[in-house]
Amino acid sequence: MATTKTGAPLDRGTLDTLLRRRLFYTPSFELYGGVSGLYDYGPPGCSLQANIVDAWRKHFVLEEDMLEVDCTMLTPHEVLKTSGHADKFADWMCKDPKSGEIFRADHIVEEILEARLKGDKEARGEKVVEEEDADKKKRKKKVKDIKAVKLDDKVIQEYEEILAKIDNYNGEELGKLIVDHKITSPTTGNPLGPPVSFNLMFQTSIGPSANLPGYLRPETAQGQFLTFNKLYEFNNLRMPFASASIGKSFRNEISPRSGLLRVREFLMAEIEHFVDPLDKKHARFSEVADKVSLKFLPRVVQESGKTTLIEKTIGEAVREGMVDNETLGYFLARIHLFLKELGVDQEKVRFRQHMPNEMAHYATDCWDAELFTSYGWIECVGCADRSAYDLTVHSNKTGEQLVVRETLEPPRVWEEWDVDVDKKWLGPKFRKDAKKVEEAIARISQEGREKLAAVQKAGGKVFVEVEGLGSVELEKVTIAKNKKSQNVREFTPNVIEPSFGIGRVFYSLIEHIYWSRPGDEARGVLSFPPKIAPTKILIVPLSSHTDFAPIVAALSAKIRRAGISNRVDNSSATIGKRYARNDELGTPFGVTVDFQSLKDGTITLRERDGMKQIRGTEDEVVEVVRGILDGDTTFDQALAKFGEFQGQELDE
Ligand SMILES: Nc1ncnc2c1ncn2[C@@H]1O[C@H](COP(=O)(O)OP(=O)(O)OP(=O)(O)O)[C@@H](O)[C@H]1O
Repeated sequence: MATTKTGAPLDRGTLDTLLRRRLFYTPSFELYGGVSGLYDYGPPGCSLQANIVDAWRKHFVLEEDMLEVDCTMLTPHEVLKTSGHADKFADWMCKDPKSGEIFRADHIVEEILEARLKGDKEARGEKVVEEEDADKKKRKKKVKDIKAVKLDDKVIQEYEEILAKIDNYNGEELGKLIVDHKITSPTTGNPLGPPVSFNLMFQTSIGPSANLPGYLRPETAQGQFLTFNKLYEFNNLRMPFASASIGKSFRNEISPRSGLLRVREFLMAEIEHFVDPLDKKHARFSEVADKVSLKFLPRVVQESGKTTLIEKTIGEAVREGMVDNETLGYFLARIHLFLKELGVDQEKVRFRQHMPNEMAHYATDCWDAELFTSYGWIECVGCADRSAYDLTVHSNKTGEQLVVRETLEPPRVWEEWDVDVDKKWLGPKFRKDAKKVEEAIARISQEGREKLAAVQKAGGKVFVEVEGLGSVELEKVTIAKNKKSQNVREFTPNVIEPSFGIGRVFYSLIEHIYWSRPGDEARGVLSFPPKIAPTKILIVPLSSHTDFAPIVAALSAKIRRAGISNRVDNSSATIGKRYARNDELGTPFGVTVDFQSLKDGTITLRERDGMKQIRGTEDEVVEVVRGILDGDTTFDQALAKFGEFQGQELDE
């Protein structure tokens, strides 16, 4: 069960109401009844999103010297056909043939088995906490399957094992689970049809004629792969390097649900780190190896049907081979540090390794950073080793080499057996089959060539097996061991890809930092770290007297000039109510302008979470806030310096 920092159960209904009331985000096209999976962000939502993106850009693009690109969202069919998305970027859906209602196959299995386990708990008299979920609530009115029925211990174990591996089943296996466990439509109770594959890309056509079919991109990655050569050149032909991109992606999800967590249009921030496949070390790995500990849920643990987390440093995890290589490990650690910087609750983060079936068609290893929310563990960042897959397929399709050429110093030197057949003999002898014979010779291994050389040296005849011709004698052939050297090594880089869904991070973060003041559950607080908070300062004039207006306007401008966002609340509500409103917006600081301000120019600064205040000149207060935003000081240090101010009755 998700709880807040005070230990109280997280009331998702109240939080949802708060987020809508304060216009963090709202369903799109609501006047027309809305469209599932589409949301608009309001002013605080836009600021929060911009601050998360800004932190991401600083943490990754600037800190790691990445090459940022902004590629188009409209993508021609051919590109996504080559990448494999046109054929394989799909989920399994099944249909209630009578009502026509469509379900995502893994979700329906998950939902029903979870409901049965809950029913079992109820039947045993255990307390069951129901999370509020608008989609499920709608269905629940009619759900036929969910009853308080005791289950056999063996069945419970089986259900738990299926749920632990739910992401690992293919369509056929999901179909079998649906039949074996008598899973029917939760709305009508009708049997469901077998799972069929549904491609998640939105199709369109580019230009007025239908000649150029395309899609809205499902990820930003492909644009980055296609600019690889230009970026490699831009980087002065140095490896390894990373590109990065922030932009919208689109997926026609079968059943959008859980608010911002599964939507049809979302902001992604993706990194493609290009690395030598023979050397996946990372130059900065030592900076995190012993300092960053992560909670891992590796594949082996999941295979045993468990969810026990293993905590260790990233250095240990890579040394033991649990995480495949340093570069992947380095990025897992950097993702962890980024989430920490945003204010994500450290007790609610885990890194889960993908099961083999679950991995995307291009990936060789993949770890997800998952955040715990009232919807369960949610994948917010995927970190995959995409190997050389994408560059190879695009290179094969276009004929353009997407490779790195590395000068070898000193050159690589080795010896190799060569088989040289006399072309003047080969051509006339085999005519149209000459090429076949040549290819068969080329396929002879080094070991095979050495054996043939020995046969020839002993005066024997040399033969090669040719498809369709059988054993062919090579009458005119020279077999010799020659010295070789190579000055340039050519290889297709591998790609390590950390991929962030900004909306999922945005929502999960909000759940982690939301709480209500004890004794006043209706009064929500969003404790964003100051750097991430949508607005930094609320300016509250204590009186509506006209003398206050010019001072407040000048103060607001001064704070703005210092690069600190602020809003003035000169409404007639009590000061306590005005602060409460801003607690909901997560504004970390409140500044009051009172009658004393008119006399001596001092103002008060209130910190949102502890509600303590200090008093100082305008410049002093601005400096304190700037110091906190830059990470140079804390509010507690300011309290120690200025002393706590208790002069005002704040009616809180
Ligand atoms: N429908 C969606 N709505 C919001 N964010 C999404 C959605 N699909 C993916 N993301 C985000 O994009 C990131 C990278 O996408 P990726 O392809 O790895 O997701 P995925 O494995 O397909 O996600 P899921 O299994 O939850 O559908 C995810 O970690 C997630 O944060």
